[in-house]
Amino acid sequence: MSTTAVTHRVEVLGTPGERYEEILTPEALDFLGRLDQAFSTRRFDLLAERRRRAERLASGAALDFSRATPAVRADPGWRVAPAAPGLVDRRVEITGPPDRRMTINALNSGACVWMADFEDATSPTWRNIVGGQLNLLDAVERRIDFTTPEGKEYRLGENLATLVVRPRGWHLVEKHLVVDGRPLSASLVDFGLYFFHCAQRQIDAGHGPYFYLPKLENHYEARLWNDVFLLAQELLGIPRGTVRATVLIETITAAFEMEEILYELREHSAGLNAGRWDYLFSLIKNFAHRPDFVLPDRDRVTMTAPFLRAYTELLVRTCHRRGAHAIGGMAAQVPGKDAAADEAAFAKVRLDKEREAEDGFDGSWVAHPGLVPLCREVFDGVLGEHPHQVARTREDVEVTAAELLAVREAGGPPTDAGVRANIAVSLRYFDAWLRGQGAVALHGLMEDAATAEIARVQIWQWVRHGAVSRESVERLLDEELTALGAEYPWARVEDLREIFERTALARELPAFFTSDAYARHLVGRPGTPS
Ligand SMILES: CC(=O)SCCNC(=O)CCNC(=O)[C@H](O)C(C)(C)COP(=O)(O)OP(=O)(O)OC[C@H]1O[C@@H](n2cnc3c(N)ncnc32)[C@H](O)[C@@H]1OP(=O)(O)O
Ligand SMILES: O=CC(=O)O
Ligand SMILES: [Mg+2]
Repeated sequence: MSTTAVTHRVEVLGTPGERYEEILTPEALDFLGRLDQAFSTRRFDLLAERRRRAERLASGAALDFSRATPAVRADPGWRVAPAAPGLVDRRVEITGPPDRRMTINALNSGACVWMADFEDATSPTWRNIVGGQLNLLDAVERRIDFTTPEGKEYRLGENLATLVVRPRGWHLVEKHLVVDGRPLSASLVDFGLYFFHCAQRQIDAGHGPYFYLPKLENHYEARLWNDVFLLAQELLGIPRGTVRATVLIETITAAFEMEEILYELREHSAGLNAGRWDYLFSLIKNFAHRPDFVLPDRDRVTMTAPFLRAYTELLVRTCHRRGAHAIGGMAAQVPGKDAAADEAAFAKVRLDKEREAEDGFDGSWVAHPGLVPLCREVFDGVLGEHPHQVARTREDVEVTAAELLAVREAGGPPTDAGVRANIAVSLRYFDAWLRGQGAVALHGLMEDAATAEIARVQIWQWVRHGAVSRESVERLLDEELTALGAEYPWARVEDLREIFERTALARELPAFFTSDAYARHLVGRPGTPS
């Protein structure tokens, strides 16, 4: 790594690239420095509290709705801010990394919203992070284009999806931007660079600076985001309350604080999303020591399982009670090149979206442009001319802590095929991620950081509880690594083995594979994509 610039107190350690200076301006770095100065201590404290809570759960503490905040839940009088321009009708939302071609395709896809993802779908190489910000800036300026080596041209059309940006989670750092040698919070970097360059431009274009907030674990983390928004708006002279943020409820602890999270962000809230994949990951991880939380093969855990249904029902109920949108999650199936397989995939996605629309969700996510018409058709069937169904308050729903945690009922031992599939998916995803690709289609399913986390954490849990032996996993690991190396001779097989062993077979279960693999394998090593 070389030092390319020192401004204010933020130092740039990443390799310079074409047009990077348009993003890493002295003023933008100064803005990041101010956010860091104001919030880094609170972030550290909250991360420490995450660790303490995980330890409490691991030693058998119960998880329940908070006894400290009954007034927030009981008070029927508060509502979140009204839906902002471009976020009133959200029946179809497409997600994906802010890669240049995909940025254009997503904005043109016919979806209402595009979630530009620096989190689960992005491998956080320096090039992806700064390049992604450049693509967003060009998109907001409506000057983005792209031509393939074969001459296929991409341009923006007339009707574009509303842009919503998902910064990386609070647990991650950006090693290429440092203050006194300490890396900045990746959340503040992704949020801050986009906000600095695009907030006013989005307002001028009739929208605003909109965000999705990932992996929150409690309402104090929502309060931190709210304070970030307040300061960012103040520093740039943007009216208070212009930001809108949709929080992903994708940790088991956040599921117990949905009301409190909406309350903290009420001035800036655009609702909640059911981030089902990280939710499952979080559930397995937090209760990995409990035999009654052992889940079967990944493909046997569907959203109709009662404990997952309880989570989505509670999410709709909570949002609509507070005048907020409830957005559904990602069905993993993506279309490919096999017509019969596609037909089966479309049927599964349709069932998933129908359940969501009937349950009261106001829209849902798709991972691929080919699924936009299907999702739209399903939600049209329920919403008709109405932009959403927030008025359906679902007062019939009552969910208890026990129902959210009733995983036992989904139980059953893993099969040999399920164990092998998790090992293969983990390795193939790690391989793509190390090459700078944060989402891939494997066997017709979208795999990203969240689904890979499930795959590796299930292996840890199954070994821990004797559902599969460590020796069997090691044998399958050797076989899958050999197969992968034969298919992709360039694969960094020993790095993949190390990531897998450290995150799926270690004595203590690491909280995220991304944090460890980022520092050890993704950045700052010769041969890694910079
Ligand atoms: C758990 C969660 O957090 S879910 C949210 C995070 N995950 C994601 O966002 C994943 C988003 N999806 C993707 O990244 C992609 O769909 C993948 C990687 C799964 C598959 O991508 P590909 O292998 O390129 O699919 P495929 O070859 O079928 O693509 C066909 C076309 O659609 C485009 N496309 C595919 N997915 C997307 C997308 N999500 N956004 C925009 N364009 C897309 C491709 O760029 C390609 O365009 P082209 O014909 O102009 O070249
Ligand atoms: O981010 C979404 C998820 O399902 O995880
Ligand atoms: Mg997620």
